[in-house]
Amino acid sequence: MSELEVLNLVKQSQEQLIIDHVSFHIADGEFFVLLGPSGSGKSTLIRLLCGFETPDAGQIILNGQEITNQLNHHRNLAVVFQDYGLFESMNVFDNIAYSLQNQHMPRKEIEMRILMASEVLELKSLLKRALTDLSGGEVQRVALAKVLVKDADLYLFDEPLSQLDQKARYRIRQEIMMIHHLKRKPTLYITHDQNEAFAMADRIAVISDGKIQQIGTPEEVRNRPKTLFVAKFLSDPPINLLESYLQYHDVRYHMTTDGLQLILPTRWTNGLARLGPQSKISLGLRPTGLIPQWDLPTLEGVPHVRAQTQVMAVEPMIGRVLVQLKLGFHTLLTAEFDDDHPQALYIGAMLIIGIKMEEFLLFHPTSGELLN
Ligand SMILES: Nc1ncnc2c1ncn2[C@@H]1O[C@H](COP(=O)(O)OP(=O)(O)OP(=O)(O)O)[C@@H](O)[C@H]1O
Repeated sequence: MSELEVLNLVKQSQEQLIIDHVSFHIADGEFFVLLGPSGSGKSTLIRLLCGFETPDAGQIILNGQEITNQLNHHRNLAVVFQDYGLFESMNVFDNIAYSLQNQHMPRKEIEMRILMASEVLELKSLLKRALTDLSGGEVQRVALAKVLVKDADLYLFDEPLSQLDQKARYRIRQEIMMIHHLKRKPTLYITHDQNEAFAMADRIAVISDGKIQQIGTPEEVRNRPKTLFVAKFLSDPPINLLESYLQYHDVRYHMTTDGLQLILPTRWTNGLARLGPQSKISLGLRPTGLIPQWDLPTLEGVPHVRAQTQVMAVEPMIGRVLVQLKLGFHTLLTAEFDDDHPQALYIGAMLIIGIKMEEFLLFHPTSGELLN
């Protein structure tokens, strides 16, 4: 059994808090993804976990033992770095063998492990090659082989796909998941790519400015983003944000936005009460949450609202179509539909859309917290 506990970790530079009271837990066998934009503190967190830097406060506990200030070589970790962390002067075999030799593992055992890893990762014919004679995808597989031959307590991957093309990314992603299923140890995978995060994670932590914004399953963070930052970061195409006005009367909240007026469900009243009886509010609507009129029968029996819109622009994609819709007098909405009704989508066409109530995301106008 292995598990990682990170408690209130803080790392400060002269100018800023790089890691701002970060806490999370990774269970045995869990694939945990830290997802955040460039500069959000992801690599710093990996360096703290590796022992290349020491935190200003907080604790790192691995298998019940505090390792916060332990030296890197005393931590039993397997790491794939963004730049692979391999030695160009060594051939493939020696690169894979390096950390095992440092552990004084017998030669026979090293050879056996490398044989097994090179079979799994299809590196057998490359073992004698110089690292400089490999493709980007092959170099990455060498970095994975280094991880596969180790028996570590914690597996760390720092943006391991960022230097690969789309095809190689897919293959390496499958291989990382295979290694994870073979090892079944706590794994922290860092990325700025939400598609990668959703494809791989058991749970995702979204980080921005050194602060964890939300931790949850892919479904939880996608469907119930806790903050406007998370909603914006996870929505591709970008989430529609509408300035709206909230009023409390006749024991219900009423919301008005350009082109939409609705009475909100009473189950949202407690969350909205913080705003008082009259307030601005930010309404988030994901492009995939807008249902075109030919699919309205699917909303039968589901609480939803309908609105009249006009098509302003149409952008075909593979199997999908992005449509810009005008709502009310001046609001522009982006919608993403299946591309199965091209004849209905021309500039100027009038289109009724449906929006499920559960798709309405109401954010605090200043703090950006989700209120419903
Ligand atoms: N040693 C340091 N001294 C001062 N500031 C630093 C130091 N290391 C990192 N930073 C700053 O801390 C912030 C987080 O950096 P970090 O490299 O951890 O982010 P990241 O999420 O890994 O970004 P990327 O995805 O671009 O690699 C950035 O603003 C960076 O400039």
